[in-house]
Amino acid sequence: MGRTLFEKIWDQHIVQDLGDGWALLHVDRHLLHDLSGPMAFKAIVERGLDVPNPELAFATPDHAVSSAPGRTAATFPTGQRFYDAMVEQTRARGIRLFDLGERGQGIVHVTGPELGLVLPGATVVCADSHTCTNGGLGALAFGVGTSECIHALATQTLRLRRPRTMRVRLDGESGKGVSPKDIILHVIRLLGTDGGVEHAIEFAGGAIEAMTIEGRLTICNLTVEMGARSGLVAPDEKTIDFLRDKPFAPQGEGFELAASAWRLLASDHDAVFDRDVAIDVSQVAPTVTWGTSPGQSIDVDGIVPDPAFEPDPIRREQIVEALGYMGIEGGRPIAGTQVDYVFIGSCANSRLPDLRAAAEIARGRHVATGVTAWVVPGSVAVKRAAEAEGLDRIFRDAGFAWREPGCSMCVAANGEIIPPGKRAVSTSNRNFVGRQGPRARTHLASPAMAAAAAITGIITDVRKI
Ligand SMILES: CC(C)[C@@](O)(CC(=O)O)C(=O)O
Ligand code: SF4
Repeated sequence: MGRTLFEKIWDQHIVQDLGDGWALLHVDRHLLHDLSGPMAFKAIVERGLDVPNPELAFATPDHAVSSAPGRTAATFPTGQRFYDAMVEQTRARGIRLFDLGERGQGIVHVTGPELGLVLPGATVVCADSHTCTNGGLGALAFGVGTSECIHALATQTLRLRRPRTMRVRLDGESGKGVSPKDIILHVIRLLGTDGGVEHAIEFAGGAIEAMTIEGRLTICNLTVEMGARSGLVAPDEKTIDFLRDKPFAPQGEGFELAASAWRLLASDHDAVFDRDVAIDVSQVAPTVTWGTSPGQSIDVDGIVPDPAFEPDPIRREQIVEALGYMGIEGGRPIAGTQVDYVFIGSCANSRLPDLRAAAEIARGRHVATGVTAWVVPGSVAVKRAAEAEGLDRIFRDAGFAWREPGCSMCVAANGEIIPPGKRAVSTSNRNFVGRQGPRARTHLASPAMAAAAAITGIITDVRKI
């Protein structure tokens, strides 16, 4: 019987089979950021451990740094100690740090792919649950905890239990105004936030093949929001073209050699997945969350669930609780809900195509009175490319703030919060209680939908703006 793409990459990386589904796997790339990296380094120092392969580790500050124009590490004083620890430890260990202001700095799951650090068939880890993003390039990428991060730094291996395999085939043509973010939110609504637990998910099908690499990265970014640790897309010519000019990808002859190996990375036609799901993306509409979980979403022209019509008492209670926190009523349209903030950013949606989609809506219009709208590019490279084509000018003229790369309001680890009780449309990936600040109310949506909300001041169907 054939093997899936996941099984091929997993098998290629087994250093030691530990039995009962457990194995010691080689870690090809270790990405580090300023929140989780310093914790691991502290333990490495305290335990007197070495880092034998610093050349396979790469670091960047992203969570605890301000996104204010002209920012330095000191702009957000609380974050300074994370930054200092990262600078000190990466220097001491000979680990490449992409520092503030230099190309290569940004949200770790944006910079990894754009630097060519993440390659098809590679294993990639980071102490961050959104490491699954990197699977969009055909890597086997997964988030790890601090102890696993320490293990990977000290041994370049990880002890992992082999997950089951799942394929989500996305076929059909996306409709007007529908982006990869709408598609993945739709998938999570259909399969549930536990739909991928203990599975590695391969996304395949015509809609994936038609998607940009950035779109595939968005799809894989939210794999963890359906309970899976890894999402991946088989590499194709788009993947190869995306990687061709990247600084840390193989160069020249070596690139063509690597590309010929990458072309072989695909699930066998007779491979059998533990679970195989097909979804028609032509049924997907521009989507927005109404509740406090990425799975609580509806079509933007849909009606917020009314708990009175929910037969299951547990689900009914969940709906009541979510509506209470979000301050909205069940049984009413989500469109037209008043918005206070709009955040366009995060490792889900802050790459150049995302900013282009938002700028398309913002062009020649203006942010509604009373709305605060931010655009936070995912990396220095994205920011510079966006500025080279004048996207920053479009946003500034429309009244959006144009900021410096980082996680920013996604999780507000740098103090950039949505104030208590205020309502935000956000292009990030989590709308949990308090995610963007105490009592902040988050509606997840695509960049175009977020821009439409900024312009109208209400949750708006981007197909009608
Ligand atoms: C580290 C944390 C803030 C994180 O970036 C990733 C995580 O959950 O590990 C997030 O988005 O929640
Ligand atoms: S952008 Fe948001 S989701 Fe992504 S790593 Fe940063 S905090 Fe986590």
